[in-house]
Amino acid sequence: MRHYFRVQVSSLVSLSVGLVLISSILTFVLTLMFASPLAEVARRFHLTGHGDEREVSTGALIHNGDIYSLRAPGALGASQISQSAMQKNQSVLIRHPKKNDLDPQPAPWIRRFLPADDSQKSEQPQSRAPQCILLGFAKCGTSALLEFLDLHPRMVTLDWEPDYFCDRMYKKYDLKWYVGRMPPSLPGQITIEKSPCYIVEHDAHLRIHAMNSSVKLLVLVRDPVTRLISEHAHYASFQHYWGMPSQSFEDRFYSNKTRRFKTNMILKVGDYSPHFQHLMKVFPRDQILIVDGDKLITNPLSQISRIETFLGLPHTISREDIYFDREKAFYCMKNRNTGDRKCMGKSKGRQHEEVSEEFKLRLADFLKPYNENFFKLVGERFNWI
Ligand SMILES: Nc1ncnc2c1ncn2[C@@H]1O[C@H](COP(=O)(O)OS(=O)(=O)O)[C@@H](OP(=O)(O)O)[C@H]1O
Repeated sequence: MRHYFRVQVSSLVSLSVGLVLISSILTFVLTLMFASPLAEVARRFHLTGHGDEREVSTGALIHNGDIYSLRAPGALGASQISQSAMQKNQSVLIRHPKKNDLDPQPAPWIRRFLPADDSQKSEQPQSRAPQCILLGFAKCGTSALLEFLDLHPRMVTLDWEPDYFCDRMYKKYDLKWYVGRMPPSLPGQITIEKSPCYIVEHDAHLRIHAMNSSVKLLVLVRDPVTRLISEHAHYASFQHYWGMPSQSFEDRFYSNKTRRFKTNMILKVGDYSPHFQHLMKVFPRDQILIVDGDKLITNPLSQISRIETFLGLPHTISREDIYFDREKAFYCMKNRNTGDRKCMGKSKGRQHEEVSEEFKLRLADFLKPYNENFFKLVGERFNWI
């Protein structure tokens, strides 16, 4: 009997040793297959160890030399996302890295999670990757908004559109070029650039994400009818410049032949939803602030103050920094120390073509279902006709 028990115990022991051995070998093989190369890259992109799981699950990875933008949702650890994203094919190839690509400066709100490096300690002004980007939409007041934000001592803005993440530039230039174009800033200041092509070129969303998954995004929207009229004025001024015959607003967007609106022409930018739908797949909603372009015209401080809150900055810009210019018929900027005043140039605040109220209302009616869809998608309503 005793001998029988001894045999039973020893076979149980060998069975468990065998099981432990097999499971360790399996774990080792699985780790080698899935986790380790990507987890290594995740470490390089600061995706581990800072305890913010949402950050981790929206990172960018390099695997076998290619850059991937990661869209694995939910709270996952770095090695898990590597596996899960690759298995579910949720990562998206962005492009082969270029020679001078570099890790961008992390945004101030994630710096506390990261080990300090020498560049962050430096008090010298230097070019840094933007921690906030204004993605568009064109003709919604993007230039004026950036000029207003530049009044804030903690914001530094680029005064031209680099379009870096759009096809035209991204294929030519690397990240080092891009970062080098940014205006010098001090640690603690937020660099902001705007390029309206980013919102409508969906690959740009992924490329921005691959640069810095925690970048904060601003998107200006405006009543789509007014936006179209403004875009038409922009277009007409170029037609005039090139000596081309000009087309009226109605002819451009309505076909007298078919007696229908030219749907594609209107919806390309007139329907904001597809662009937000894609953007919100790539970035969490709370990383995106939708700015009201109509209110930016009538009450700029209302929108500036929302942006200050969104960026975690003190509410510094006030009535002392802006004034309503009767001649320009828009709010303009004022230097509170020197008293210098500055309005936007001639191409901002153009004379618009007279469009009949009846046509505007018909266009607004056509756009209504698209607007409703947009309000539902983003969970906000705007006061559009
Ligand atoms: N403060 C202030 N001053 C001047 N203009 C202002 C301002 N705030 C908003 N706007 C509106 O901005 C419109 C131009 O928008 P964008 O700068 O986004 O145009 S662009 O896409 O960069 O070409 C421009 O459109 P137009 O009126 O059609 O010229 C303005 O309506």
